[in-house]
Amino acid sequence: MPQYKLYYFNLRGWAEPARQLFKLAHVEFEDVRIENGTPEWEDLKPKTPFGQLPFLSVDGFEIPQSAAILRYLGKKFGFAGKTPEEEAWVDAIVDQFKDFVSPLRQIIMAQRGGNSDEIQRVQKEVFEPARDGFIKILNGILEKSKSGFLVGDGVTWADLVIADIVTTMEKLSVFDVELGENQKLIAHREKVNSIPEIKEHNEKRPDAVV
Ligand SMILES: N[C@@H](CCC(=O)N[C@@H](CS)C(=O)NCC(=O)O)C(=O)O
Repeated sequence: MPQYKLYYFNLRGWAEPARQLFKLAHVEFEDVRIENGTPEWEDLKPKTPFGQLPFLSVDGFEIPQSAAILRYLGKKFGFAGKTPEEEAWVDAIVDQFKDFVSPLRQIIMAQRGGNSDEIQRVQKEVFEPARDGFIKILNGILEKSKSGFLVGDGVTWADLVIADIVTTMEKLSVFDVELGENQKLIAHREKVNSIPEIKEHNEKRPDAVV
């Protein structure tokens, strides 16, 4: 078995679904957590493949970019879809999520800035239209799903990404868990998070807003 080391900050963020994949597959890995803004990160940054975290080291072979890491681990561990068509849908869902990252980042930055007019503006003009469009797409997929998972009849890395982002939006107070149109995503997150390995991991992990 190769020696896996997953490097990321002390957040869920871009690395959490990869941590969950290791747990699902019962594969040991080193969860290396770096503090941003420290000399440790300043020293490591220029040595990382693309100057950012996360990256995965597999016996010293380094893979950057969270989706590439997830696709690699998903394929290796059997959580990437069972056919090339399922794999394509897993990719498409996560690509759609990546289109949503910019508006999500804008609301996070506005909240951090603390200016309530700016938070309101970004929320109404940028974030909510993007969020609602994304939720509509996911609802359409879940409506057709026979398994309750996004692709095929079992959990894939796309399910982990989407369940995690619902949690992030909830923690940022930009996703109403009571709202009717959000119930399919709530049920989906519940299905993912009640997988015993995921449940155990989530209960033990450090808490983080993102
Ligand atoms: N597209 C990349 C985004 C990675 C990214 O934005 N990493 C941020 C932390 S969330 C980072 O390394 N920031 C520190 C820096 O750029 O110095 C991925 O999916 O892995």
